[in-house]
Amino acid sequence: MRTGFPIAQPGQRIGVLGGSFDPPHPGHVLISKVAMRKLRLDRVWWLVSPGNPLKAHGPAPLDDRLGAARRLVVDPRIVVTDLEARLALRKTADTIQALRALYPDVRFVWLMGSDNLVQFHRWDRWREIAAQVPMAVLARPGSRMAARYSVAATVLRRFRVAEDRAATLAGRHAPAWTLLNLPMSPLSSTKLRAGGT
Ligand SMILES: Nc1ncnc2c1ncn2[C@@H]1O[C@H](COP(=O)(O)OP(=O)(O)OP(=O)(O)O)[C@@H](O)[C@H]1O
Ligand SMILES: O=C(O)c1ccc[n+]([C@@H]2O[C@H](COP(=O)([O-])O)[C@@H](O)[C@H]2O)c1
Repeated sequence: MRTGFPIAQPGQRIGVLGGSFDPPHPGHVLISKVAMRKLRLDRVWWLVSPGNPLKAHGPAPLDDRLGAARRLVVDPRIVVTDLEARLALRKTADTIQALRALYPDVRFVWLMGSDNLVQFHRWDRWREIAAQVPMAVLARPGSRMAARYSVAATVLRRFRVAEDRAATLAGRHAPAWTLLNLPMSPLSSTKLRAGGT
């Protein structure tokens, strides 16, 4: 494996949480831990994005966000990586394709908050993403119901896996996705940037 890329063992089940992490917060840690438990994952990789392709304003410098994420994370199963910057990729469809090529023996699951499922149909090649990797959507205040009735949820309805079968998700062929309920965290980077909690 190239320098700077996370190490993975063959057969590992790894959740991938892409985000701006501007700044990272305990809500990110909470959903990572819930995903590991409910999906029976070995690791969660935080892909600290060079910049969300849909957001007009760039985030804080990547090194600041990586540093903050590494300081926040205590659980050794959560791995913070700048893999997208190293590969010069921003679009999730490209990232997933690259991950599958780099780690052919790993079972990846794409993780995202329910706010992201609501606008998932606006992502570049979103159907291709759903066809490449199982996905788990974590409930977030204000978007849980909207996610359930979103365009992507409707189009992908027949591939939905019931939450009580979530432990099987990583072993399934895509498309396959599930909605995970959890004690929801109201934390958001937007609020933190505005000086809130
Ligand atoms: N409190 C939370 N509950 C559930 N999912 C969350 C929460 N916070 C972040 N996420 C999810 O984590 C991923 C990365 O989040 P991101 O770095 O964008 O933080 P954010 O708090 O959503 O930031 P912003 O407010 O700037 O959009 C996204 O899929 C997002 O939906
Ligand atoms: O590929 C896309 O078109 C796309 C559009 C919007 C968001 N994403 C990804 O979604 C993840 C969450 O983004 P953010 O900014 O909400 O933290 C992050 O990995 C982004 O690269 C990807």
